[in-house]
Amino acid sequence: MTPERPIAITCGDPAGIGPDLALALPALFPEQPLVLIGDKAVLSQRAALLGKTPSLGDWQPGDPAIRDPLTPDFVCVWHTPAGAPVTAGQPNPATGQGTLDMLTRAARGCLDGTFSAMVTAPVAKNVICEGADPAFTGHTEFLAAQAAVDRVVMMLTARDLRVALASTHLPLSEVPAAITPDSLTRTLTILRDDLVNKYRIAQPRILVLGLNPHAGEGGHLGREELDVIIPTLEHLRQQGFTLTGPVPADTAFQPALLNQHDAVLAMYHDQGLPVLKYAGFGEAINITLGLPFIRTSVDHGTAFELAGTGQAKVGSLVAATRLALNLATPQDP
Ligand SMILES: NC(=O)c1ccc[n+]([C@@H]2O[C@H](COP(=O)([O-])OP(=O)(O)OC[C@H]3O[C@@H](n4cnc5c(N)ncnc54)[C@H](O)[C@@H]3O)[C@@H](O)[C@H]2O)c1
Ligand SMILES: N[C@H](C(=O)O)[C@H](O)COP(=O)(O)O
Repeated sequence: MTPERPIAITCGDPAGIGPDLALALPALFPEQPLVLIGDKAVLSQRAALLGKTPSLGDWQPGDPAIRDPLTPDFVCVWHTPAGAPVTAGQPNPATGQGTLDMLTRAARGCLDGTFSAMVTAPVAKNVICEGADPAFTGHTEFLAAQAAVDRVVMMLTARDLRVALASTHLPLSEVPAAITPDSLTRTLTILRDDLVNKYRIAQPRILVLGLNPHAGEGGHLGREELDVIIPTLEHLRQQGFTLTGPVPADTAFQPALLNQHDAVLAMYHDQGLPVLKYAGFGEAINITLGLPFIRTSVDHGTAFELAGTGQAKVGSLVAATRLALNLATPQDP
């Protein structure tokens, strides 16, 4: 089975490992309609560095992207200029706008029905901040703005472990103020709904972490649990949510608790993601919940030092692409 419309693969920062990994995909999914969004010259140079000789074909919206499985080296590319010369491994802020152009094309294409889903290779947030948009904090927030939704949820998955975040790319000092009854309610609603709709879990069981050490120790180590998290969870339980917590984060990631839950909600980025990446770095998937389209991504960054060396591992991008294809392909009832 294939999705009805192509899947967009954004190639990420042109100096990072994104082009290397994106070039590997079409041969790994020879019968799937994948379209790489990136700079053709960059892809061509990177292929040469890697000793590959793909056939890069120009693709435009409206063109078919179904490829002949007998020519797996054929790659559909929607040429999107990097905007400046690119050297593998040397980030250049002058390419920041070109990278945003890729993301914009993919997002708009998902919104207008050109694409069935988008899969993103890594970008360097600082390169985009310095060269194009100082307010850029990540794909997650950028795509929410493109789709005009004011809340989305970042979730990373590694095998059976799913870790969602109540706040995303925020300085740690701003996290407590970002955890409000409203934000927590909307995050848990998106998480619950997408576990039902995307993961087909009828009654999702969510394990919610506290913000403070020992989940606040009854107010002696912070009051956010008492003032915000506990009342919000209680309110949502009355509406039918199945929630445990807030539990202390340090002891939450143990089989006895994880086996009884379908997802963990961490309060902030570095509370949840180190555990998830320890469990599955290189094979894990980042998915944005709450968007009006499917977006999956890798679990790693631009790894500039590996660009063009042939040492970058493609496992996470393959897993992200497989999930996007599964979600975008009509399923039997
Ligand atoms: N999906 C994304 O767009 C995304 C995700 C995380 C970080 N980033 C960005 O990436 C940049 C670099 O971040 P970082 O150094 O913290 O993380 P990183 O993931 O780029 O690198 C961390 C370590 O993992 C290794 N590594 C990463 N990907 C690998 C792969 N596919 N195969 C083999 N080894 C791999 C690197 O060599 C490095 O040792 C930052 O600017 C950050 O914003 C982007
Ligand atoms: N928080 C992600 C991670 O640690 O893997 C990463 O920064 C990517 O986030 P976006 O998908 O929002 O760019």
